[in-house]
Amino acid sequence: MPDNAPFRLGTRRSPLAMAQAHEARARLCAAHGWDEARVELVPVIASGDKIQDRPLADIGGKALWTRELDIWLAEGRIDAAVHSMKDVETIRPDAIAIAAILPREDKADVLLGATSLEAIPQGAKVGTSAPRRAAQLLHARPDLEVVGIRGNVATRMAKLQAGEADATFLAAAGLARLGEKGVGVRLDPEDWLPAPAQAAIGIECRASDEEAQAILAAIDHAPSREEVLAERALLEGLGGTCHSPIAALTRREGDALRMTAAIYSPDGAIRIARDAIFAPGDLDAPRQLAADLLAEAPAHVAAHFGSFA
Ligand SMILES: NCc1[nH]cc(CCC(=O)O)c1CC(=O)O
Repeated sequence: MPDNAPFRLGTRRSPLAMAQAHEARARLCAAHGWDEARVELVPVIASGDKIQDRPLADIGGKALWTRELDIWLAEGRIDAAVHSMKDVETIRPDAIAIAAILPREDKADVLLGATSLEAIPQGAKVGTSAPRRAAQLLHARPDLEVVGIRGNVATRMAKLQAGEADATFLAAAGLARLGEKGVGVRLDPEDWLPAPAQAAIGIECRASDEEAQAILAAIDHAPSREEVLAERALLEGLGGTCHSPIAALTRREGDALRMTAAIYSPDGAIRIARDAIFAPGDLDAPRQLAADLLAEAPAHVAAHFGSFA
């Protein structure tokens, strides 16, 4: 990269993706003393954004969020790509490196349309296309009906207004980044575990691009990286995909990490949860936690999880 060429940061085009890209640019400029023009935001249309009417799990999964940006990276049309780590596949191509994880936002989910889970009327329709949220909800409230709902934050709120569902969930982090803090009711993540890697922004670059890796290392937030890598190791151990109802919360306790992880049957009838305490950087411990969860699960629940081995 010539000295004065802009650093090209690829991003999806949704309002949330753009807000995250702006945050990444601001952090890069602050870390390197650059003015804004040194970082060029390059919006790319992702397949996942073109198909809005079917659940993500049915149309190709998380790869639909990264495919185009992966290609643009490989072709050298961008230097780095910004992602919600929650949406990034567990197994990434060797040619791509997760070069930075930004400081994590609030990991909680927010409930919209009711003041609490208990307050949702008997038999009401709750909109979610996330297998985790559906299973958690049915575990707590088997009387409710889960209906599919997709689209960006604004679309989902509009669908709720239009009566397509009585209640729905959104990630607090997405709302905060869109300047919508305080919308809905925050569900305590200790009671309602978030998705692995929820609320984390990651920036990827070519594994061969040492210059980009050095530039991005300046905005990497080690505590957030440690949590996210541990949660991704859990997913790896579970063979987890976006079909799999998996929840996890990692907190820092002194020098250690404590992870609570849960897997569910899709109908929420079965929930298996365990805790593990381990040193940051130890990825074997969350993999073992995954193995322990699967060992404890009845065969018909374990069958919903794959294997990357
Ligand atoms: N599944 C889509 C998605 N991917 C990341 C976020 C929110 C931001 C984050 O968790 O980092 C959302 C929206 C949501 O779940 O409400």
